[in-house]
Amino acid sequence: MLTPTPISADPAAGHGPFETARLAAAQLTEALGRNDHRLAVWLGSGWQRAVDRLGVTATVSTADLAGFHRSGAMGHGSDVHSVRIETPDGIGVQALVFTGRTHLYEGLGPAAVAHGVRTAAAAGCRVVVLTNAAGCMREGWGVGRPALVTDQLNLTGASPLTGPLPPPPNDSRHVDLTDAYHPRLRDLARNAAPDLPEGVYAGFHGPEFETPAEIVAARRLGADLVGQSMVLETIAARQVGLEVLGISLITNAAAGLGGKLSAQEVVDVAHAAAPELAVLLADVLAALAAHHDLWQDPPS
Ligand SMILES: O=P(O)(O)O[C@@H]1C[C@H](O)[C@@H](CO)O1
Ligand SMILES: Nc1nc2[nH]cnc2c(=O)[nH]1
Repeated sequence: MLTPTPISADPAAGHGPFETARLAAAQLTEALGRNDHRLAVWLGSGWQRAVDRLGVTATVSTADLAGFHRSGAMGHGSDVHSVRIETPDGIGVQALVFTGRTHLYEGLGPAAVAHGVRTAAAAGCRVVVLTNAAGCMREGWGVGRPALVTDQLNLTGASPLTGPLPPPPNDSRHVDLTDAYHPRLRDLARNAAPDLPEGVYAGFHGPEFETPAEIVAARRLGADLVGQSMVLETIAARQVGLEVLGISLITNAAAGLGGKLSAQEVVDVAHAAAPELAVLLADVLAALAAHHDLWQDPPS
């Protein structure tokens, strides 16, 4: 099997990751027929039915967009929906909902993992909501329950900031990750769903699940949740100034704390939680959309 060419070294495209993102953004806005998307959402493994309560106005396949790759992950799709989030004042916010993502374990490189977020930023988005399926190390948080992410541990050994600098004004590699998961977005999400637990997400490279010893170590490092996505997307989002809200669906007790792990079980638990996830996502997006400060142009 041919090893996929990492996106940042794709001579055929002749572009760096940020140029490829700008090209994909132009293709995306043309295909969806509008350029007013200000919020982007990624659906994690098995989350696809979470769009059921959203007003989808158009859909395009990422296969038609520069730099995207058909998701190689179970429980992931390859579509991008354009969704209208209504607000009480009637102004509303237009959102992009990506039904799948590229994972680091697919071997396409960290820039490929960050490509979707960079494309959303190039399309004009200001806020990104990253959802995923995760294991849990906390007693009593309950399988099948969502949790808000307060911070992350990047245990992948990789960074999306490796490689070429982005164009100004975000041309810094040394990105501050304090409040990477912005407290005001969590406050808004909590208003919409007050009883969600909150915790630290540890991102592993994957695709294998962790050993029990790795889970003990991650717990000692302060992790409450464990998965194999999100952390590189969040770093890339912060580099280009996007605010990030992270939501994990707890699909299993982390390795060693429950039974054997399986990707099918992860997807099955997410599918069973679809009605609750659809309500949660609709309520959280409505709460974000109604918060005008998020969508105003920064003072010149
Ligand atoms: O995109 P997420 O983090 O939800 O997907 C995780 C990683 C694997 O694709 C799968 C493991 O079961 O879930
Ligand atoms: N790495 C990892 N990914 C997951 N996705 C869903 N659950 C898990 C888990 O326990 N570990």
